[in-house]
Amino acid sequence: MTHAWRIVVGADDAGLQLKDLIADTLRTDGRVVDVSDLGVHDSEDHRTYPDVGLAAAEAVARGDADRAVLVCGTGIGMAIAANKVPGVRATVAHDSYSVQRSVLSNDCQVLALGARVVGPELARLLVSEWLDLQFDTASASASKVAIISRFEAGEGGEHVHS
Ligand SMILES: O=C(CO)[C@H](O)COP(=O)(O)O
Repeated sequence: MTHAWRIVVGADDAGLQLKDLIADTLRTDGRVVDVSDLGVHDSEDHRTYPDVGLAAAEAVARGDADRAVLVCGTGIGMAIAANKVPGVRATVAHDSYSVQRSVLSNDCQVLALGARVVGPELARLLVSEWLDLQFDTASASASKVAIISRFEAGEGGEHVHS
């Protein structure tokens, strides 16, 4: 399958170095047509993980980017922030299987990484694997993701009494 991903990247001060490494890697990846770096850009830039994570997730929700890679100390704060933006599904994942399932089971558009948890080479490998993954809207997972989307849209549904 060929890809032409538009990726937004972002980090707080804890994630700056790893985010820059991933952004450089993405810029030379043939599967990526655009990398938009929302910062932080240097050690003088003290924007927080919610500031950057929400802005990146909004870019995905607007359709300005297909996906986001967000980096903070653990990845957790970035994932929590991104998940607050309607239509966005974000996860922390530091192993291949979780990265794979975040797309194939959960249709996550946002991968959050912890710069204080994962090494740079594993992070680059995980992002590379992630670029080859695409959610199958005809898969058995689609109806489960749709329950979440309906709940988010205020439509309620079959989650209520299980
Ligand atoms: O990892 C972070 C949030 O999940 C962030 O990089 C550090 O947050 P802090 O411990 O609140 O400074």
